[in-house]
Amino acid sequence: MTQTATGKLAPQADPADQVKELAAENRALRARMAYLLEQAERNHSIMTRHQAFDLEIVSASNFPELVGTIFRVLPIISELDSVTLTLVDEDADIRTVMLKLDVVFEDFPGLQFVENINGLGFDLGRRNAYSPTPKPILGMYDAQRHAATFPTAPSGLQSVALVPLLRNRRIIGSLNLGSCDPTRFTPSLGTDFIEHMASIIAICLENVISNEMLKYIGLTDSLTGVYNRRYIDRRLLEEIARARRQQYPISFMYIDIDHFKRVNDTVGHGGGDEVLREVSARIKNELRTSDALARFGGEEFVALLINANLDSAAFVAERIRASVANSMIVLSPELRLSVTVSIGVASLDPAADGEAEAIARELIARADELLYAAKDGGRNRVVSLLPG
Ligand SMILES: Nc1nc2c(ncn2[C@@H]2O[C@H](COP(=O)(O)OP(=O)(O)OP(=O)(O)O)[C@@H](O)[C@H]2O)c(=O)[nH]1
Repeated sequence: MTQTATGKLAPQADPADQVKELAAENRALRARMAYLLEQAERNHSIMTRHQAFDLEIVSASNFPELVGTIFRVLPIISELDSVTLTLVDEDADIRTVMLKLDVVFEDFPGLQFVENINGLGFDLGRRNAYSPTPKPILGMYDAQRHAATFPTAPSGLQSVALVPLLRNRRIIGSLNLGSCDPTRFTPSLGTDFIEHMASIIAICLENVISNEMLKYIGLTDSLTGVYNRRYIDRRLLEEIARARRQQYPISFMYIDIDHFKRVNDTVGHGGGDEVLREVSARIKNELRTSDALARFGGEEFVALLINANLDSAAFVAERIRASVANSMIVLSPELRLSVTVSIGVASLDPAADGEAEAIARELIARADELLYAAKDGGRNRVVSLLPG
């Protein structure tokens, strides 16, 4: 018998029961321990996978590589059924630049753009520089509200998290996570981890987007928006190598606006610039998206035509000549003028051997020579073969 707090004597516990009780307690403790160990191991493995993911996205060198890594890796390491990205792209600058840099948006169906932050699905109200930064929204999947955000989701999505992508308090988009597990994203869940992940993704996105913008600026002509000489010089070498490997022809055109000095003298330098923009747009209109157009400086343009032999390139050149000559360029309701171009066209024989640099130089020189033949022949014409 043992004495209780009230002074009464309690019946002594059977030692066999005590052993049983202790054994049960022990088993419960072991099970709890095993569970905690399993959780710790799981968390460690998640941390390790996320660290590897962070390293991979930090070292992505361009936009497609970064976005591709996010869509490929994040669903696996975070065990998610859908991951999409929405980016704010007010004047379509990001899309324009990426298209110019040959990004194929069809490769990323989970990537979307909105015109402004109100299209992101956060309840933002009227915002100013001091407004608090929005928090992630976690909750049940609602087809009416979320279907557009998760265009690639499998059926059966149950819970979602829309996580704002922030850079210096500016909202640049949202990272959208979806799961078929209804308990995965509930409003009461802590959001530190996903906010941290989104902040790394936001930094990486801003970095690659600025790099791509710089790349674009370095490769394009600011007056007309077409490529510049640096781009064509590089692209020509790549295309010569590919054309020889895959045995298809490529052609090169030199296009020069006739008597452009007179145009400037008549309509001023500003009017001349407008004419350069209009002529470049008309040339571009006649080319395929796989071709490349560049301004080589002044009133000279060049075009690189992929998989086009001399005859088909001369045919395209004739279309370009006609599209410039056949309708006047309208600078204002009172001011319109006729402009013509002369074009020299040369082709690369895929069987040609020798160094790509030497072949490129020869191709450019030959097109230039043919252009001068077109000028000599009276301008407003295409020359693809030297007379005689
Ligand atoms: N508006 C404008 N003019 C430019 C630009 N770059 C060069 N030019 C002008 O382009 C003209 C080129 O003249 P030229 O090379 O003599 O040739 P052209 O008058 O076109 O005569 P042909 O080529 O022989 O038909 C010059 O007057 C340059 O000042 C530019 O960026 N904007």
